[in-house]
Formats: sequence, C-alpha cells, structure tokens
Amino acid sequence: MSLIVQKFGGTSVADTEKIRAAARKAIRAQKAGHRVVMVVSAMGKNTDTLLDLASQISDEPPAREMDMLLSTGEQVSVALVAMAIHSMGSKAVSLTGGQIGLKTDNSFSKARIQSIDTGRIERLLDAGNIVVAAGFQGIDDDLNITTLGRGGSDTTAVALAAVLGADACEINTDVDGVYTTDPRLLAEARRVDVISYDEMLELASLGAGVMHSRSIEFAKKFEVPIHVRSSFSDQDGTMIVAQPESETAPVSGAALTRDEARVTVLGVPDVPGMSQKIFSAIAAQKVAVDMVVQNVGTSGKADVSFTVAGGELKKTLAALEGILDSLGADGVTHDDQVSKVSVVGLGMAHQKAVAASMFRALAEANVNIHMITTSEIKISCLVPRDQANEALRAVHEAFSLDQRPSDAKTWNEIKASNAKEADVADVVARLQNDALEALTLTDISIVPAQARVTLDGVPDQVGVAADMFEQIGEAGIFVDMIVQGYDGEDGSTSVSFTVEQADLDAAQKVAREICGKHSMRDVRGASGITKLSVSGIGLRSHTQVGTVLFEQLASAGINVEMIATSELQVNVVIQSDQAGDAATRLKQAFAEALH
Ligand SMILES: Nc1ncnc2c1ncn2[C@@H]1O[C@H](COP(=O)(O)OP(=O)(O)O)[C@@H](O)[C@H]1O
Ligand SMILES: N[C@@H](CC(=O)OP(=O)(O)O)C(=O)O
Repeated sequence: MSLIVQKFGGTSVADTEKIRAAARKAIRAQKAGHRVVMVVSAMGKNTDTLLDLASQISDEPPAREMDMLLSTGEQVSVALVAMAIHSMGSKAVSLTGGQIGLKTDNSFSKARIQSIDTGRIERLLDAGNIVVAAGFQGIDDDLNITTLGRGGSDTTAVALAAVLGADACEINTDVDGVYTTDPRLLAEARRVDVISYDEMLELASLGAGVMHSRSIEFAKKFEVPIHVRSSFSDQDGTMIVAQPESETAPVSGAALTRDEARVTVLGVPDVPGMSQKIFSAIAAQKVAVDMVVQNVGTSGKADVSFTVAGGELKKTLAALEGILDSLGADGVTHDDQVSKVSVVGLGMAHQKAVAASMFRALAEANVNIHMITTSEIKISCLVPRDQANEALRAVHEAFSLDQRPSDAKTWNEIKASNAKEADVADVVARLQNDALEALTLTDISIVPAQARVTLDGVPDQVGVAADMFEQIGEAGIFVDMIVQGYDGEDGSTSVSFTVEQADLDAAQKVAREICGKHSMRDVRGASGITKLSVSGIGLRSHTQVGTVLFEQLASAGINVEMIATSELQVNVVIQSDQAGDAATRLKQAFAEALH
C-alpha cells in the first residue's frame, strides 16, 4: 500500500475551518488507499505571536526555553487536526517531535535532524490511523525539545518521507505551486510544472519562502520528489525533482531578499588570513554572511564588503568593532537600505551574457547596482530598497519568466524518459550510515589556467555594468565569476571578473576601452590563477564549510583573491602555484564529509 506524507503549513491550518479542510484532504487520501502521515505547522502566525510574547518577557531569552515555547504552536495544531479527523469518523493519532523519535543535535532554534525512529508511526499506520506529526520540532540526546529553524516543518515532512520510503511528499500550502517569483510580489509570475532541486535550493535560500531550503537539501540527498500544491484544491501543483523544466532557458526563477544590509571593511591589509579573521568574528555571533566581495587592492590594502540580514546589522557592527584594531583596517561603512535581487537557472552555467542581460534590464529600469556576485547557477545584485520591486519586475520580464519555455516538459514527460528510478537500496544504505542532515560534499576540484581582470574606480552609476559585460560578451569572451564591490571612499566601485587565461589579452583590451569610455581609474589583469571549488549540498546553511576553508587557506599562507558562494559550491580564486597544496589540505580537512 502506498504511503504519502502531506504537510500543511500555518496558512493551511490558520482557523478551525481550514483545520477541517486539511483533515478532509487526509481522509480522502486514506480512502483512496494510501497510508497517510500528516505534518502540521503552528496555526497561522502563532509562532510569531509566541516570539512576541517571549520578547515582552526578556531581551535574550535562553535558547532552550525559546524552543520549549515555540514547539507548543505545533502541539496545538496536531491535537486539533487529530480531533477533526475523529469527528469525521476516521482514526488519527497526533504525535510530537519527541514521540516520532525525531532526534536532533542540541543547537536550539536551528537544530539539525540526526535520526528518526519510524517504529511507532508504522505501528499506528498498520492499525489504520492517520498519523498527525508535529512539524518543526525534535528532541536532543537529553530529551530537551529543539526546533529546526523558521519554516522547519517542510524539513520534517521531507525527512519523514525519506525515512518512511514514502511514494510522495506533498507540501500543501496557500499557493498552488512554485512560481517563477513570489506571486504576492509580482502578479505576472508563472506557476512552473517542474523545478530542479538545485534551482529550488538556491531560490529558497534567496527568499522564496514557499519552501524551507533545508528541506530541499534533504530531498536532493535522498531523492525524495516533492509535490507543492494548494491545500484548498486537488489540482496538481509543482514537482521538485532532479531535472529542470527546460533544458534551454537560462533562468528559471527570480527572488527578492528585501531586508539586507551592506557592510564594508575599508583598507584591510591584503595578506593571508584577514578575511578569515573578519568572518570568524562574525560567525562567532552566529550571523550568516551572504554576498561577499573582496576588492583586490592596489596599495597592499583591500576593501571587504558583504551583506547580512538587516536584523543582524547591529550585531555584525559590534563584532567588527572588536577586531578593527587587530586587523589594521581603516574603518567600516554600512548601508541598511538595500535589497538583493537574484536570478537562478541551471541553464546559465553554459550560456554567455546572462549576467549582461540582467544588468541591462536593471539599467533600463533605472536601477543602480551596488554590488554583484555570481555563481554557477545564480546572479545576485544589491539594489536600493526603494527600487526593489521594480528591479524584480525588470529581471522577471527580461528573461520572459511569465512565458513557458518552448521546450518545457511536464513531470509525466520527464518521468517517462527517466532511465532509472532512484535506487532504493542505495538510499536506505545512506540513511543508515549518515546523521540525516550531516554535511555532504561531492567534490573538491580545481579549474587551472584562469585569469582575472579588475576595473578600478568604476563610477557607481546606472548602466555601467550592463555596458561592460555586453561589450565583453560581444567580443566572444566567456566570463565565469563576476564580483562588484564597494569602495566607499569616493562613491566608485571595483569590478573583477575571471576568464580563461587564453582570453586575458582580449578581455583586457575590451576592459581598457570601457575604462576610457566611462572615465574609470585603471584596468589590471592577472594570470596564473586557479579556481578552487568545494561542491556539495546546502553549503550555505552548513556555514562551517566557509570557515574551515578560510582557516585552512590562511594557515597555509594562501591569499584568497575572489570568493563566490552558493548552495552548491564555495569557490575561491587563488594563485595557481598554491592550488595543489590548497586542494590537498581541503581534502584532508573535509575527509569525513566527502562522498
Ligand atoms: N517562488 C515562489 N513560488 C510560490 N510561492 C512563493 C514563492 N516565493 C515566495 N512565495 C510565498 O510563499 C508563500 C507560502 O509560504 P508560507 O506562507 O510559509 O506557507 P505555509 O504557511 O504553507 O508554510 C506563498 O503564499 C507565496 O507568497
Ligand atoms: N511554525 C514554524 C514552522 C513552520 O514550518 O511553519 P510554516 O509551515 O507555516 O512555514 C514557523 O512559523 O516557522
């Protein structure tokens, strides 16, 4: 008999009528012949209400007590859902995270799942019950209640689907699928039939709140297909699976992170270990750093810019205050009125000028780009917050995201052409060997023979990045990483990009033309550099990857020239003669996580 996991988010159990509707949906699935496990979140905005209550009692409530408090939201809803099912004449049992044997580590408020004991769920299902499990919560080795982080019920659902070998993991929510961008922000957003794990992972971590990014890490690792659909209808929604909807579209989705803050540490001595010092001081405050751009300095000094969530700015500035003297840096500037617009697509990895199209779209909307970072399947631009919506609309339109690509496939078409289904034995073996959410790295690799071009004194004006990368694209040069930082001194910025070493002369020639046209300060080129990449799943949420990488390189005296991070890869650019040593050290440091 097939087993399905049905997750209902807070918006889908916001009141008693919605709770009844969720109960009816589960009963329908059971009557259709499935074994049904429901995973339920706290009603409506109840988690926010609990957070607010805590803040009225204390500025810094103990993390353990916070999790004890927040877990009660889900306890209320599972009990009510089970009651609703009973009242409709079917059998149901509600269970807390502890009662489903969901063991986590002890990082309160962001606990990671280690194991789930399926015995009790299986017995209850055998006895004809619908099992109603509380999302978002677990217990640690000392039986303390832990929570998985905001939005964590998705992760509970996908984890349960994996360990129970479910046929489907349904995410029932208040939208009828995954859209090309948040449909609340843009009416022209299009619902997609299929989206790949990698694209969804990036979109979720960039602000597409429809899914918790860690649940996608889980789904990818254990090959769980996810079906995102409306709680309020039986229409099919969006399948999140290994394959993308289209093989040719360069971009499949766009996202907006509205509340960002930019921080720049000015005049950091350009010697190994400085970035590590900065980022470990911030990591010690448990603040996640997002876009990172290090401008390669001309006078032995560099400016290091990065973004953090707006709410973390105060903590970040305080952490930097403590290390400024020991860094020998000149000072810190910040801007708390910025937002990040990103585009994501598997297709962009093989296509030229995707970045240039995004920059042009922003220029035409008269949006100035403060910072740029790219990685293999995403491009992010930091823009003024008061233009954030226009910026999102402009890039959505530029990539025709409102229209179905001509080669788009449905899930049934993809399934029919799949050579093989997931190997169940392989998945089960991995489930037994790993702590479920342990870090998984797939590769540590180097791309040698790269070169860097840096333009200094780039005027911080609308349209400059678009001009630059269009001209480089027209010259037939494939650009890999692009970073645009922030100098903070005279309102100008620096832009660096990498190309194949063989293209360096041609790229510098174009760069010099652009430099003249836009009255920039200088063009510098460097060859003999290598891109070193650590690949895996969910690398931004496993923040230790960046920390260990920087520590290892710093202790070997290796200077990091450029950085690009994504959910799939952490990339650094270093001198080629140090690349072998760097790769060996990283393989040793990450031996346990490499698969
Ligand atoms: N790309 C996207 N596709 C669909 N919904 C999105 C996207 N990005 C953001 N969202 C938002 O996510 C919301 C659903 O998430 P959430 O409110 O957390 O639901 P739930 O309570 O079911 O967990 C939608 O209402 C939608 O506004
Ligand atoms: N109730 C928790 C967990 C959760 O996943 O909620 P939702 O499914 O409504 O996003 C939260 O608000 O973070």
